[in-house]
Amino acid sequence: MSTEQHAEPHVPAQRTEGPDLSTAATGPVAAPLLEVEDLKVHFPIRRGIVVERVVGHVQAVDGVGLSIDSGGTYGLVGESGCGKTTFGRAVLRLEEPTGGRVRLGGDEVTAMKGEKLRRFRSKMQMVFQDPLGSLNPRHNVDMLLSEPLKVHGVGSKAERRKLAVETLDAVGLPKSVLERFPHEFSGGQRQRLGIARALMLRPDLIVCDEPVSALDVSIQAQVMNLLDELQDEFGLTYLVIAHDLAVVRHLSDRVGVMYLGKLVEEADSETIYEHPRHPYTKALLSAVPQPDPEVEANRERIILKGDLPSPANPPSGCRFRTRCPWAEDICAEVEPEWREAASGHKVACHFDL
Ligand SMILES: Nc1ncnc2c1ncn2[C@@H]1O[C@H](COP(=O)(O)OP(=O)(O)OP(=O)(O)O)[C@@H](O)[C@H]1O
Repeated sequence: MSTEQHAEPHVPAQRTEGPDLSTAATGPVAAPLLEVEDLKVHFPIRRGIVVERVVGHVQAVDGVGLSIDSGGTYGLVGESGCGKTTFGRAVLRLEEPTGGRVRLGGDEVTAMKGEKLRRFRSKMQMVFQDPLGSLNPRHNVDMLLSEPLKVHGVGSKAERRKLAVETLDAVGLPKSVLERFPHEFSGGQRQRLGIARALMLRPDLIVCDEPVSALDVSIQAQVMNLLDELQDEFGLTYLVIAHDLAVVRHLSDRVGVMYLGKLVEEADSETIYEHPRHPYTKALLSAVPQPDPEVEANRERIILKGDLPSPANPPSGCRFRTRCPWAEDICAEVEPEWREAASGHKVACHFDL
């Protein structure tokens, strides 16, 4: 079997029912596909043996707003526990938001219910770190790829199989893998299959949650290139969630940095890496080893004090202030405004650092 090679993708087939599977390569169009306003996800903390009471809330996502242009890629970074996955899941309504609005292509996802939401789900898919890990190991690739179409009542068995073959080709896997089972594949191949499964319904938006973090570095590059190619081929818009800044830099045109449920900085990819303004972003970047030995030798590290505070009881004022090397009194008293510090460059910090 071919290992990590990528074959020429096919143009997807025309469908007669269900979601539109005829997405052509349209290239980036500068209009927002995804618009998120003030999104909140607070998980209740329950206590009590006989009678459960809500004693607090984990503020996993607490007022995040962003938009992603059609055909664009937004990278969301931050350390483990800052709320990235919960944000991605809430955008797709896999998690019920506590507040805020999500629109996809102008349709308000957060207002949808029942059958309308169920049908709309075909437009938004998710790729996970180990996308096959949660699926039935007794299902072969044919079944795994056809399942999303079946759920949405799309196509006959033969049509679903044809689409599965075309999609496999697009992700660089041969038709022969249809009869194989998840455990027979390498990490990179499993991720290609996960991407293929997400592509089966020809979605508009794919949320990629740590898409390459379980893979060897050499395979990471191949999967990132594949994501790039598929974006052009299928006119996809991506939200890429990763703790690894290098992954986000490679894939994204805009980057948001999240800390304890909130965005602290957002800018074009190049700007955020070359001119970070928020102390948290500066600290994250200062921890990345540099390939150039001279630059590496002079790299100044910003060491953050302590651990991530509990999102159930976040610090007053600026949530980052308990770990910030530049914190002053105002930081404990006043929450910093989410302000445009330069054109297209937003930051939540009282200071111009
Ligand atoms: N279902 C849930 N119930 C209660 N708390 C939750 C739930 N899901 C997530 N959390 C909490 O919400 C916070 C954010 O978690 P989340 O998984 O979104 O962060 P993350 O940045 O994606 O981290 P990781 O990369 O480790 O997944 C964490 O404190 C987590 O423990």
